[in-house]
Amino acid sequence: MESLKQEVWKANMALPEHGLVTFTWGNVSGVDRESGYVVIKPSGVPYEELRPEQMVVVDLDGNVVEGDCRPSSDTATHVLLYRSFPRIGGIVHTHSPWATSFAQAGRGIPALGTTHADYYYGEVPCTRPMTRAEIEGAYEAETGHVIVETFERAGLDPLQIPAVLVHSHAPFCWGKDADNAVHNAVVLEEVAAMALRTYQLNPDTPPMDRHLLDRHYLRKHGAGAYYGQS
Ligand SMILES: O=C(CO)[C@@H](O)[C@H](O)COP(=O)(O)O
Repeated sequence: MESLKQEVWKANMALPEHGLVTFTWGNVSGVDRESGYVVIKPSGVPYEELRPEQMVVVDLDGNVVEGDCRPSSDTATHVLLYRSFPRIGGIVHTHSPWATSFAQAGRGIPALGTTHADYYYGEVPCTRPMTRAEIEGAYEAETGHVIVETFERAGLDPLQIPAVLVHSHAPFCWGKDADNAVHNAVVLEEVAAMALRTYQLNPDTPPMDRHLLDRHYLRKHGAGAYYGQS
């Protein structure tokens, strides 16, 4: 738990370092699958004051197991995603401006080029608008439900597309651990910015060639991956 707290704290501190959050926006968590415990950022603590020992430990139902601070207000979304996507190890939520613009427009981020294809095996989807009952009910849990519903209905693999745009809200990203989830969140913001600028140049830009998408994605993912040194 102590090493996971350190890892999750470092990942949270990377959010302002990468310009993905302002003030106390956003949060990162990581899960220890062996114990079923999740470490998450405390709610509303400014990043410049955040310390590893303030990380909160919750179980997969969101009950606080250890910690003096209140856990992130998005905890119910994080734990629902960990329950639904058993092979992910870290989750990031931000309000990064370019990706959030797609979420507010109710649009997914299409795969327009190889930068996208290196990390996301196709369009990053946007969820449907939430119903009044969902909004006025267990809102954060319902946010998780609508994310899972989006992937199930489209038959998407959350490991191949480790992000989603929550309609009228902002992105959630994930990965094999908290650090990888932050990496994916940085890339999501980059490709969102590239997509919007591409559409400014050519509003009719089509999604990239499927064969090129396959070729680039498989450079970094799967048994035949050959990117990097290991
Ligand atoms: O989605 C939101 C607010 O809409 C969150 O990003 C909060 O801004 C961060 O809340 P805490 O994790 O600090 O509770």
